[in-house]
Amino acid sequence: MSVPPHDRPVAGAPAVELAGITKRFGDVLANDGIDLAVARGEVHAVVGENGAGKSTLMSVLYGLHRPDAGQVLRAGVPVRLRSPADAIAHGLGMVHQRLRLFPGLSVAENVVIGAEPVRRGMLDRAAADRAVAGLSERYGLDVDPSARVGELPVGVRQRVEILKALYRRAEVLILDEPTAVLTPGETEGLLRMVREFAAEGVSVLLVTHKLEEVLAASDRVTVLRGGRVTGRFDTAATSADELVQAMIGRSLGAPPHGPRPTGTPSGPAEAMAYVLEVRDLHLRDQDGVAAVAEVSFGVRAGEIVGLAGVAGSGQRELVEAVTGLRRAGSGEVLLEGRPVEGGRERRVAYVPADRAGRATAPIMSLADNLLMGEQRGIRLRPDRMRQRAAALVERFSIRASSVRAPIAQLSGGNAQKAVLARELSRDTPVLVVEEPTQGVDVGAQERIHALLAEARDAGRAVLLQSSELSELRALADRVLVMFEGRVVADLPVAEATDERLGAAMTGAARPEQGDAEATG
Ligand SMILES: Nc1ncnc2c1ncn2[C@@H]1O[C@H](COP(=O)(O)OP(=O)(O)OP(=O)(O)O)[C@@H](O)[C@H]1O
Repeated sequence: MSVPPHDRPVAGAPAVELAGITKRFGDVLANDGIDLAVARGEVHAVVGENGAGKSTLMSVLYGLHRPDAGQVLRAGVPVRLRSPADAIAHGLGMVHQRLRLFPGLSVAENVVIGAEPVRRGMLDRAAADRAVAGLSERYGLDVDPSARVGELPVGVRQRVEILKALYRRAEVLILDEPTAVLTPGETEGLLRMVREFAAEGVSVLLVTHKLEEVLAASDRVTVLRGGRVTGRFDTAATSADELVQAMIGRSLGAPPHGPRPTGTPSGPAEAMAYVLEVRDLHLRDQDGVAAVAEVSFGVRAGEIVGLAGVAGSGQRELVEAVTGLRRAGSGEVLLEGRPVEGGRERRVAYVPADRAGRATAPIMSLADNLLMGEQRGIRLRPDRMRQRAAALVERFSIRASSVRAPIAQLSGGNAQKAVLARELSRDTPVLVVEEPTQGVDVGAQERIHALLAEARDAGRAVLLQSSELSELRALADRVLVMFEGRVVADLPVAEATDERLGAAMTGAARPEQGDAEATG
């Protein structure tokens, strides 16, 4: 892939510079005269609350959006980016949150696709393998070129995407919320790699909501708010609190919630029956492989039970059985003593991890999405429905140009808040939530945690799946850990340390019961 001829690089200029970028969507000013420069070998974090304009800015840089004003400079030279192909030709690479790989192809095939080494008119597999192995070695990525992508854990797949960019000689790497889908161990590995890229002269733009990652891995930080830059910091000289101030205009309060000090349901709840009860559940996946085996537990009213485990340990299938999306192979799921109904169980409010796919109707308006399911039975008057939608928008601080705008136009975090608003306001005995704060800003995280605690205090039984151990510790009364389809630990929150959870998640700790809570 040859770089088109352009003016000569300017010595000492930033590797990449966004100058005065303005981008408007209808009435929304998503980027308002943003300046941002990244030096060679610098890790530059971009943070800001949901809807601040981060994705828009990165899309401009990657040729996905044309700015209304402003320009992009590479090594001091203005470049025209009309498409990702232009961006790649100018040494830019982007790893999206949703990975775009072919599961049936090998790592090497995925990496070279569209830019294959050719020998006698055919893909030169050996050369592809060599190139991938070389890059993998150079940047410490540890990926087997011949492995089939579909069989790799998500953390390794993400490295394949990074390899793809590096293979196309990316000198500037844009990582859009790269750790959202990773386990704590994978996150640590990724951040180490990011530092490695910088040491090799690659510039990295890191978009994230996780300030501890910003502090651990970046050199500088740009904060966006309402489409404008509200802060520029040297990471070494700033703090999480200072960043939060610039992001949301205030500090985070002391947690208004938290688990009960003992970590167990208080008082009479102890004697109360389970609202949600799973008895000796066995489930098989599409290929007939056991996905869940011998799982038994219960959740009482006024209790949050956390569900931990590395991705693919059976949590998703278990949640599907509880929400009625999947039929039990054997065993039982009981809601207030009666079996769960198939289809979509009405006694369970459900916030799925896959928001776009499962939780929203993208072309419908924000209002329709907020009220989806409520129209059932009584016919609400349109003005009342609009009022109700507006009240939810207010209560959950959802940023949108209008409740009539299609939900697909909302930023990722705001769409997530909309799903939470809808499900939390349903009056069901059981609430099942997957990854509630994935992709949401720190202010909204605080709010969502308070709302989940409120749901618990109102007497709902809450099952909370999260890959953030700190989130489970902040909210859950007990944490169940799944490994290879089984519950291998059931710990009161006071005993759920990183070490014990980590050991259980990787299968290092064999079945273990804290306060023997399992039923059946
Ligand atoms: N295609 C679009 N059409 C209309 N409005 C859009 C479009 N894309 C983004 N917006 C709006 O532009 C603003 C900035 O959105 P953007 O996705 O850049 O925010 P963000 O900082 O990446 O947020 P998040 O952290 O939630 O992902 C938001 O108000 C959003 O609703």
